[in-house]
Amino acid sequence: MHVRKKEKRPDKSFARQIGKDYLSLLHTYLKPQWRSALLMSLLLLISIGLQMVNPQLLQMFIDAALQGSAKSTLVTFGVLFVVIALGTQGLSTLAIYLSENVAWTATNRLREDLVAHCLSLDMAFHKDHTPGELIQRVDSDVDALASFFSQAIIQLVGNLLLMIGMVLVLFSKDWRLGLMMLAFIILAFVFVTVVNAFGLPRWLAFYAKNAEFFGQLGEYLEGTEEIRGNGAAPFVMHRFYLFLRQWIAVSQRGIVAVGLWFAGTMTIFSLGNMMALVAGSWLLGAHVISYGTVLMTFYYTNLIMVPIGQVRDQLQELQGAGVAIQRIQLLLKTHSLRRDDDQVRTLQPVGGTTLPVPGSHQHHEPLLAGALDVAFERVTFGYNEDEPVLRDLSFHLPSGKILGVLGRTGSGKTTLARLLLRFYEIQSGSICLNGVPLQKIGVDQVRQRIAMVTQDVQLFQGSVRDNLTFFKRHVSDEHIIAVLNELGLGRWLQALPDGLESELGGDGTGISAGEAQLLAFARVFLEHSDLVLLDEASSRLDPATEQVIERALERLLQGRTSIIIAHRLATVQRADYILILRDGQVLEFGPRAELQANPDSHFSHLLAHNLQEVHS
Ligand SMILES: Nc1ncnc2c1ncn2[C@@H]1O[C@H](COP(=O)(O)OP(=O)(O)OP(=O)(O)O)[C@@H](O)[C@H]1O
Repeated sequence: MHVRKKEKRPDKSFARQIGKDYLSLLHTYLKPQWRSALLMSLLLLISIGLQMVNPQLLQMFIDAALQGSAKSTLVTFGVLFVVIALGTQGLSTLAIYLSENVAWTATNRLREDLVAHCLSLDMAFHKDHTPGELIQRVDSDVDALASFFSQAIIQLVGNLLLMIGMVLVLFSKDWRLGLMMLAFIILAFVFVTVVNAFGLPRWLAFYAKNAEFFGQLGEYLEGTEEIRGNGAAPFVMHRFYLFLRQWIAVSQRGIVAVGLWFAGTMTIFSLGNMMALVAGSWLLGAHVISYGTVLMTFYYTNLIMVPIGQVRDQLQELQGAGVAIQRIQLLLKTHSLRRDDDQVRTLQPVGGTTLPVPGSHQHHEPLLAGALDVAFERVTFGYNEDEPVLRDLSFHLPSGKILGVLGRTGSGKTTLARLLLRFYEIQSGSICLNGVPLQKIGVDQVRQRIAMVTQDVQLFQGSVRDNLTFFKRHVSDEHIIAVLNELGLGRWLQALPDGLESELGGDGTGISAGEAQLLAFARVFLEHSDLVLLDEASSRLDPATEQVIERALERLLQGRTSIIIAHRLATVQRADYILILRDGQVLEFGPRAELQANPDSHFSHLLAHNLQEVHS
């Protein structure tokens, strides 16, 4: 039995993997740009290190001025101060430029790999995960990793080194100053840790709720027409109201956590300044240190606010990134449940990352060119393992023939087509094309050879041409125009401002449902597929358009095998064979002419009573 595995929630053992996963992601995505990454790291470290120099120059300048040193010495200190300040800024700007490049290149490749991976997963996966959720994974989760592909780790290390450096410099001036700085840093970190422990979960909950809101909103907006048309607006508003009620509480907690953080930070840093001034003035009074050293100490306590803040942010981001890494890895490790014979699930780098490529090392059997012969042999399948939708289904459709599939709503007609395209994996039995089981053919070949027109036509944001050819540039304009003319869309095309290059909205704006369906037919006409599946494909067409389609179909189906799924008897008049399904089982199968001639057949019963649907 082949059961779809549910994606597991992150567990502890998985969390332990994060470090390893993170390093593996870094390795995979930074390796191709290691030169830029290395240069960026050097620049960052130098710019961080340079921050230590200027306070010391300031100290020398003040002490030299108080001791009445030569003007030229003071000017030298001044010039050096300006040069180093500018140099630090210049280097960090360059480092930021490089790190943005490195981060964008790495995250874009990761996004590409994730999208490719999602597209390779079965329909069952896509039914379980809303588009909003996948967008969150592919975009926001990857965003959360952006700085970790570039500067975050280097900055973290650099900032820690900076703090150690400052403490050492102050120890070298006087051990009490060093101790004071050390105490301040420890205090600041304890504070950061406590506030993080309090604030982070609240902040993350706030963040998660925001994402959930946009996921829901996206779905409602997508379904605006249906929601309004069915009077479901109050229901949707009620759900929003319930959601907002929860959201407000979560937001308040999140915002209070952030507010506490800012107030606390200000307090702790003021405390640092105070400690520096008290210790400095005391040691100055005792003639242990100079004025310059007091100022330098004060400068350092101010300067150290930035690295402590950054280290806090980076640790916090690291936690966020940990969650993102977990989720990205979970997604990458979600395998397609397609089962290829003797398939060992192998991991193979795709575009950079390690992605599962089902059956990638397996030899697939080539299919002979030409119309396909289709055979179902005792096929059982259910979307849930224990609720079979198709049961023990067997039939044989010789190549080049047309099969009309009839059956009540929910009898499994669409499911049958989905199985042929291997959107789902059957639980038992076999489906063969030209006598070769689907598992041995390979999903790419299967989908190349089979074309399907469904009830729901999906158009994409893009030109008419791209929508028809799926971005294949080699299809000639003449060919596309001829097909559109044949489908009666010639006038529609002429009315478009830029002909084939006119843009279509992804949501099908500016085009009627019938026209969209005709475009879907045109797609199939432009493909050279050997098995055509038409699923209620003419349901949205008016009788006149349907006639155009009928004539066009005559030509389209020539030399191909076809399966026409229909509620209406008229739709299957051209069929050579008829399959009637009831509750996922074959109620009747045979040559149409024979069934029609047999007064006892279900088909002839339907014809005699001119039933639109099979009420058997
Ligand atoms: N993605 C899915 N997940 C779970 N169950 C599903 C899914 N798609 C369909 N089903 C169920 O499988 C059964 C068969 O559905 P199918 O769409 O194949 O029927 P159909 O004969 O094509 O119906 P219709 O004529 O209404 O299109 C139905 O009971 C349906 O509820």
